[in-house]
Parts: sequence; C-alpha cells; structure tokens
Amino acid sequence: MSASIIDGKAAAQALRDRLAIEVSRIDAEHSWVPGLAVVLVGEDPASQVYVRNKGKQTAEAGMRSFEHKLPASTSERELLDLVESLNRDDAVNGILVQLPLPEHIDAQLVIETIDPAKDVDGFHPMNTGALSNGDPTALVPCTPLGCLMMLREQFPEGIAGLNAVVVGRSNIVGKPMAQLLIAESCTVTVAHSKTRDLPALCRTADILVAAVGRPEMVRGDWVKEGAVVIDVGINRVQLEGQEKARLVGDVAFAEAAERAKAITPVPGGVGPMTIACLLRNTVVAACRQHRVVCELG
Ligand SMILES: NC(=O)C1=CN([C@@H]2O[C@H](COP(=O)(O)OP(=O)(O)OC[C@H]3O[C@@H](n4cnc5c(N)ncnc54)[C@H](OP(=O)(O)O)[C@@H]3O)[C@@H](O)[C@H]2O)C=CC1
Ligand SMILES: Nc1nc(=O)c2c([nH]1)NC[C@@H]1CN(c3ccc(C(=O)N[C@@H](CCC(=O)O)C(=O)O)cc3)C=[N+]21
Ligand SMILES: [Mg+2]
Repeated sequence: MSASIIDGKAAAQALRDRLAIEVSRIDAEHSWVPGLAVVLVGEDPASQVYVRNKGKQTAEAGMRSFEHKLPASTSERELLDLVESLNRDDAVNGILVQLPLPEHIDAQLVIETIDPAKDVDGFHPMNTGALSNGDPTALVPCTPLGCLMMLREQFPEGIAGLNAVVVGRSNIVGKPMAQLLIAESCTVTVAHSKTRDLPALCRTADILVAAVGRPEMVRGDWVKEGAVVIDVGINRVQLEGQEKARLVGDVAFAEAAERAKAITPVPGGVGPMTIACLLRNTVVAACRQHRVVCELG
C-alpha cells in the first residue's frame, strides 16, 4: 500500500477561507472584528517564523493582529503586567503567549494569568478541565484540534471504536490529543519515554499520533498496515554538506507511507492546521465575549 498524503496546507487554507467569510459577516452585522494578541519573549528563530505566519494569516482572515515582541531579559512581572493589560483590552479577544518562555519566567503562572475566555491556546486549567470533563465550551488546544479535524476527514464512517496510540504526553499536544480522542470514543493509549516496547504498541494503532520531538523516531515497521498517521513533530535537522536546516517530523515519512493508508507530511501537515485552528478559536472566543452566535460550531 502507498499512503495518500494529507494536505494540511490545503485544509488550513479552506478553514481560513471559512473564517474570513464569518469575520466579514460579523463585521457587517456588528461592526467589530476579532483580535488576536501574540506575545513572544526572546529571539528563538523557529518561534519567530510561527509568529510571523500567525500575524500574516490573522490579517488575511480580516482579523486584527497585535504582536508583542519582548526581549529575553523581560521579567516575569513585566510579562504578567502585559497579559493583564491584554485581559482588559476589549479589542483583544484572544491571547497567545508563545512557549517555551525563558527559564526565569514561570510559564504555568503566565498561563493561569490569561483570562480563560481569551485563552485561545486552551492551556488554562479552566479550559483543560473543561476538555477533560467533556464540556463542549472548552477552548481546545490548536494542534490537537487540527489533528482531529484532519483525522475526521480520513474516516467518513467515523472514528469511534478505533485504537488510537498517542506518542507523547505533553500538556500542549499529547495530553489534550488523548482527551479529544477519548471524547470521540476511540480506545486511547498514551505512550511516553518510559513506555515498554513502543514499536509493538504502535503496531496496534489504527490512528497513530506522534508528538515526541525526535526526528524520524517512528519507523515504517511500527505502522500497522492501513493505519492513519499524524506526525506532529517539527524538528530542524542540519544535514552534512547542506547549508540550510531541513524540517522533519517524528515519523520516518517514506517508510511509514509504505504501510499507512494516509499520513501527514512535515512541513505542510499539522503545522499549518495549528495556525488555522488558532484563528478559529479566536473567532469563537470573540463571539462568546460579544454574546453573538458564531456559525463555526
Ligand atoms: N505542528 C505543530 O503545530 C506543533 C508541533 N510541535 C512539535 O511536536 C513535538 C512534540 O512537542 P511537545 O509535546 O511540546 O514536546 P515535549 O518535549 O513537551 O514532550 C515530548 C513527549 O515525548 C515523549 N518522549 C520523548 N522521547 C521519547 C521516546 N524515546 N519514546 C517515547 N516517548 C518519548 C516524552 O516523554 P516523557 O513525558 O516521559 O518525557 C514527552 O511526553 C516537537 O517536535 C514539537 O516541535 C509542538 C507543538 C505544535
Ligand atoms: N503558546 C504556544 N502555542 C503554540 O501553538 C505553539 C507554541 N506556543 N510554541 C511553539 C509550538 C510550535 N507551533 C507551530 C505552529 C506552526 C507551525 C507551522 O506553521 N509549520 C509549518 C512550517 C513552518 C516552518 O518552516 O517552520 C509546517 O509544518 O508546514 C509549526 C509549529 C506552535 N506552537
Ligand atoms: Mg514542550
């Protein structure tokens, strides 16, 4: 079998097109547009790429974008003050503080300072709690939400009852991914660095999600014939004799594609959908704040 390649770029474009229509309807009917504030502390080059993409795509969807770039030397108090001022700012409907933060800043404290109604990353305990309780009003973390949207497209008959293996248990990807799949009635196993015989476990997966941060760790023979593989990994690897770093996922793509039914590429898979879902969460959050019905579900 040779896998079909899931086009995350196209899926993200389609979602952004729908958002743009919804935003222009809101603007016409209510005379406001959703606003997203992105806060970047420090100079991490990869984070700068994402922040630039977010700003551009936010504007293209007709929304307002507020970028706050702070030096790595910013104190915790200064960052908390900024978050509190964004909480009070009515033009700001969504707040994203790019992670990781410098060592001297308590990231959990920053996350808990964000108004849960503006927490478009879905990382605030109020939102993670709501997700784990199956509360549909939860703001759901963007990367897992994007993965779920792509998975649903692959299974017109639904995913209930399928075996899902999520490799990685981070608060930003693995755990919320597992929660979403549980809510979809998959049978979910979460693997991590202490998991025994990971290859054999992965071979039980109808749905295999890799969110590990290790380039091409998941090999072709870990993939069950006909499985759908979602590769969340974004790893910059420097190849010998090549000038530019290359982006690779957590899955050995060519090998896995020989056995999977469908697979997401890196780049062009989960990454673009993450940003589109961030914009979606911002529109949803803005509509709730204005007590206006949103036609995005
Ligand atoms: N496309 C996108 O939009 C996004 C992509 N990413 C990418 O996804 C990847 C994961 O990110 P994130 O969740 O933040 O990473 P973390 O480093 O926070 O978590 C990695 C997880 O993988 C587990 N792990 C590490 N090594 C192994 C191993 N050898 N075998 C099994 N499990 C292992 C860890 O286990 P343990 O808990 O035991 O340490 C941990 O649970 C990264 O490449 C990141 O860049 C992240 C966010 C968004
Ligand atoms: N508070 C917070 N929320 C996040 O959602 C968050 C974060 N912090 N910190 C970093 C990770 C990573 N992340 C990505 C977003 C887009 C792409 C993306 O657009 N990737 C493109 C390629 C872009 C490139 O060339 O680097 C692709 O995969 O095709 C990747 C990764 C969001 N994250
Ligand atoms: Mg992390």
